[in-house]
Amino acid sequence: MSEITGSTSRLARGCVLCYEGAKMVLFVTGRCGRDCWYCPISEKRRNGDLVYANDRVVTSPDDIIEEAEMMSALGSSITGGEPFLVLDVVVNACRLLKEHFGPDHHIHLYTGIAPTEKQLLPLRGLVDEIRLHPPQEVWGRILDSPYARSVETARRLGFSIGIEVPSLPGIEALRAILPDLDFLNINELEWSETNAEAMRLRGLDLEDGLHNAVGGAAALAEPLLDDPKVHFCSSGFKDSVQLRERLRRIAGNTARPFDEITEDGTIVYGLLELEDDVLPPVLREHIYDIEVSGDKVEMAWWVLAELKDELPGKKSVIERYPNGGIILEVTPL
Ligand SMILES: C[S@@+](CC[C@H](N)C(=O)[O-])C[C@H]1O[C@@H](n2cnc3c(N)ncnc32)[C@H](O)[C@@H]1O
Ligand code: SF4
Repeated sequence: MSEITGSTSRLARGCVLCYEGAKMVLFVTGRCGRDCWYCPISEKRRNGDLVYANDRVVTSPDDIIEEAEMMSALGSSITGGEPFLVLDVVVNACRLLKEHFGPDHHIHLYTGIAPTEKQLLPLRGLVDEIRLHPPQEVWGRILDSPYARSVETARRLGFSIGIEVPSLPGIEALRAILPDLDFLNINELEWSETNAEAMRLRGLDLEDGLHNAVGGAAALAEPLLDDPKVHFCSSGFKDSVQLRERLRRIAGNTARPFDEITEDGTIVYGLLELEDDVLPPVLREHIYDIEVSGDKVEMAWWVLAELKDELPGKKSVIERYPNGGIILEVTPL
């Protein structure tokens, strides 16, 4: 199955920007009134009230703007938990982003509830696209559910409106509501630390050792893919395209002159750990581009490799996510 299938002409605008890695993910609360057995939210975030912009906790409007600027974001996605539980946080964040980046900064919002007109009105002019996630139990009677009324209300208020759900048994029933939607996005069901137990209980397993995709989940979406409003987003696509493109944007904005940016958007540099904070003569004499912090000296990995025998201390090549992100690999030199 291809990464995103269905006709690209109808691909939601939010998806187009996500494809380019240009969407900042704003996680507004870990609280949620639902308890989906497959919920992938980490223990760390679940039920908490911290706000995250991508992977970073943010505590002020400046933090949010800084994160968006760092990745040259062209849009944001609002998620959680349940964003409607903190509607004021959502309204303030969207207003901030639209005022700072202009009205073209595209914002889509995920929700597990069926929002009413009263709940949707404050988001008018701030959120462009709404993605409803009706519970699996209501898929079979979707047209008689409150979600169908939300679709109608959202459309009347001028939002782009779609449904986004994981690929689970019974998904074919959503065909009934397709004529009323702008799009139906199906996420390949993903395995996470927090839903692993529930997956095992249902006899589900990982598709392969590479991604978090659940075996057999992709095939469930297949019968709906003849409709151009339907798009399938694979787990592999999220890892390989969406994440890589976002990292590349961040790396392009934040890498130091001596950092090498990889194809995957990670950065590679050399780390010298000295026994004291006296800079070795060869580093003082030459005009190498270095960054010194106490007994640690960072430089281009190839400079460190070249000077290896002239330098005291521990030497390694570091690969990590950009902008001080997690370290992926440490290779001793
Ligand atoms: C984690 S939810 C958070 C926002 C909101 N509570 C909701 O459910 O839409 C964001 C998206 O992830 C999808 N999702 C939830 N569990 C998933 C899983 N195990 N695998 C893939 N997608 C999942 C949902 O359908 C939703 O579109
Ligand atoms: S509605 Fe969303 S956040 Fe809430 S439990 Fe379900 S998947 Fe998790």
